[in-house]
Amino acid sequence: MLENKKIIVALGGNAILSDDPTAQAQIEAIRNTCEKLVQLVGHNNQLIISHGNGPQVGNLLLQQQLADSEKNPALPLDTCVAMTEGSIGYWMQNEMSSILKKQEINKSVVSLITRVEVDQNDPAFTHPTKPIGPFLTEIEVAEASQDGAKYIEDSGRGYRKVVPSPKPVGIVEVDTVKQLVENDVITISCGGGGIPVIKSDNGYTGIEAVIDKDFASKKLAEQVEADLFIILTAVDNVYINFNKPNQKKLEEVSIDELKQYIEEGQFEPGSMLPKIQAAVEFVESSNNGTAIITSLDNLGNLHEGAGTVVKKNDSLKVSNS
Ligand SMILES: Nc1ncnc2c1ncn2[C@@H]1O[C@H](COP(=O)(O)OP(=O)(O)O)[C@@H](O)[C@H]1O
Ligand SMILES: NC(=O)OP(=O)(O)O
Repeated sequence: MLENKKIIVALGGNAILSDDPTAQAQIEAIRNTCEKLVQLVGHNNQLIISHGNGPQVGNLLLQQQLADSEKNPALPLDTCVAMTEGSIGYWMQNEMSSILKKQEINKSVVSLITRVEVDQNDPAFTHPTKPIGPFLTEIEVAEASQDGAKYIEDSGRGYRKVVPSPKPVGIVEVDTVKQLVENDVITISCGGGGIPVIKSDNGYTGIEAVIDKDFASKKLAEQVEADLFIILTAVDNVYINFNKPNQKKLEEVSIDELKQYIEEGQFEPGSMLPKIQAAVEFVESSNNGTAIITSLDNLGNLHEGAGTVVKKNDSLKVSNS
């Protein structure tokens, strides 16, 4: 059982949506996720939840393009990120608070529109890499790319629009997140990677990009000094030689071992690589923190060592000896 831990859980796409993009289906997926996440509540744990928004923000951009551009002009990407952070956070807040009530757990839950500072000179602004929105066929891409956007083939699943994805420099609302968790409030923060902003004379200004939620969650985990950073995705474990006959499941793994696998090109840049990099960077920068990459269904088995558990090199040696 996990206890006395400050935990950040980053939720992947499968935890917040299915093939059906309706609001109702997304709410159902979130309800199912919250029913599992509630296992982490209590036992003196402090819980922070973050989530992705790649499919949702891409769909919202498409809706913007369909509107009359004069009477109802499209909103910029940073605002679309804020809108999806708001809508997903609202659904999650609603579902989580009903579950807490049903289980007679007296805790509040809040979703915080979180701004995340980025560097306007980040090379990502001239090299878009973050896939968003629906998967398209080659013919659909030929029509869609007339808008000047860039599309890439995404891990054999079809083509997707890509947008700039700068690295997070800092979480603007970090002090508020700390106050909330210290007051035992379950806090949803950095949804959709947070809203990308740059420092300006009067504070911050939005900039068009989508921050990777694994990197934003890692930055938040570092800044709140989390004990445990859990990245939930569709697989129970990370594999090397993934989907090949000689694939091997990674269970307890050191950061040095993972760095070696990164160098060998074992992880896909558009899917598993950012999770591995976020996990390695968090564990490396923290005093005693652990990162776990696993599935939602495995949450109840974490105390038995389920998932891919990333630790510092020396703490592995101690536990293995
Ligand atoms: N080496 C690997 N080990 C395990 N899964 C991998 C690996 N490489 C790619 N994947 C795939 O990457 C997926 C996670 O990436 P993605 O779906 O983009 O993340 P998210 O869950 O945050 O939406 C996994 O569900 C799996 O299908
Ligand atoms: N913002 C973000 O990283 O979203 P996805 O996890 O859905 O790609």
